[in-house]
Amino acid sequence: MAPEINGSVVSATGYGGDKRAYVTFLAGNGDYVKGVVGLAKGLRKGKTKYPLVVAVLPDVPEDHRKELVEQGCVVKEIQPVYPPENQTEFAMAYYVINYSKLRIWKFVEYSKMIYLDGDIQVFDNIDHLFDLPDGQFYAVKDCFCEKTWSHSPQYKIGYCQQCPDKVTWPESELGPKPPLYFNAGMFVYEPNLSTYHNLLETLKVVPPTLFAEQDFLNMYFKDIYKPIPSVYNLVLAMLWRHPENIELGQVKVVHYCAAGSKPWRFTGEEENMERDDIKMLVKNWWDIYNDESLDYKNIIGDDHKKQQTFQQFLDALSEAGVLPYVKAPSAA
Ligand SMILES: O=c1ccn([C@@H]2O[C@H](COP(=O)(O)OP(=O)(O)O)[C@@H](O)[C@H]2O)c(=O)[nH]1
Ligand SMILES: OC[C@H]1O[C@H](O[C@@H]2[C@@H](O)[C@H](O)[C@@H](O)[C@H](O)[C@@H]2O)[C@H](O)[C@@H](O)[C@H]1O
Ligand SMILES: [Mn+2]
Repeated sequence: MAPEINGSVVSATGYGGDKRAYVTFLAGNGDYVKGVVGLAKGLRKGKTKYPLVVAVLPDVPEDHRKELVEQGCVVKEIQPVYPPENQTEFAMAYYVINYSKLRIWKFVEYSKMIYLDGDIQVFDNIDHLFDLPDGQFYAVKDCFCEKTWSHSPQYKIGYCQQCPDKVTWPESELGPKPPLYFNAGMFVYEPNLSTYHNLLETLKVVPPTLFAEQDFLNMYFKDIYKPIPSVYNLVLAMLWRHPENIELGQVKVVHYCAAGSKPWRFTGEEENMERDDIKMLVKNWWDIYNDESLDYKNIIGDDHKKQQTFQQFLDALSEAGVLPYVKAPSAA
C-alpha cells in the first residue's frame, strides 16, 4: 500500500499509479484556445471520468490559461521542443511548433493518457480506450490523398493505406512498402521518463520531414503501433477520399484537420467545405461550444470546486518537486 501524506495517497513510485487523463497541446495567443475549450466541454458532455490536461507553451497568455482552469482543465506549462536545424519545408510552416507535443511523455504523474489535438471534438464517451493493453501505441491510420501530401512518394503514385489494393506499392522502384502510418492528432500512450529522454535525444539526430512530429512519432513507435478504428479519429478528408471506410453515424471522435474545417474559423469557402456532412459536423462542434450547461462552473458543486482547487495545489507542489505526486482525498 502506497504511503500516505496528510491522509492522501502518495503513489509508491512517485508515478501515477492508475491515474489517467486526456491531454491536449496549446500554443500561441490565437484562437486554438476555442478548440481546447470546446474539447473540454465535449469530454464533459460524454461524461468522461478523467480530467483534461492542457500542455501550454509559454506564449499562451494568462487570460487563456484562466479560461481553461475555469473550464476544469489542468494547465501545465511546457517548454518548446525544436527539431534540428534543417532546410525542410514542412507541409504547413507552423508544424514546427508541433514538436513541443513530445513534452507530454514526461507527465509521469499519469500512468496512461489519451492525446487529442485542440482541433478535435469527442462526441461520445471513449474512456474504455484507457483499458487497452499497456506497452502499445494506439492511433488511427492516416490518409495520404490530400494535397498536403503532394510532396510525398505515396501521393505521387496515388497510393494510400486506406485502400492498399487500389495502387500496388512499386517495391522494385520505391523499396519496401512503408509501415502503417498513424495520424498524430489522437493517440493512447503511457508517459515514461526514459521514453521522454530518448525521444528528445533521437530527435536531435533525425532530419525533420514533411509532417514534422507526426512523421517522427511514426518512425519512433513503428514497432509497437497498433491501429484502432477510424471512429476514434475521423480525419475529415476520409469523407471524400474513402467514404466506403466511414460510417458517419458510428463516429465518436472528429478531427477538424482538413483545410478550412476549423469550426472556430469556418467560412465554408474552401474546397469540400460546402458539403452537408461538413456543415453538420461544424454545427455539432458549435452546439457543444455554445452550450452553457456544459460549462464547468454549472456542472460542479462548491465542495468539488474546493477539491479541484486543492488537487491543483497538490499538483503544483508535486510539479515543484516539493512533494511526490499526492492524490487529494476524494470529495465523495
Ligand atoms: O497555432 C497553433 C497551432 C497548433 N496548435 C496545437 O497543435 C495541434 C496540431 O496542429 P493542427 O491541429 O492545426 O494540425 P492538423 O491536425 O490540422 O494538421 C493543434 O490541434 C493544437 O492543439 C496550437 O495550439 N496553436
Ligand atoms: O504536425 C503535423 C500534423 O500532422 C497531422 O495533420 C495532418 C494530417 O492529418 C494529414 O493527413 C492531413 O492531410 C493534414 O490536413 C493534416 O494537417 C496531425 O493531425 C497533426 O496533429 C500534426 O501532427
Ligand atoms: Mn489537428
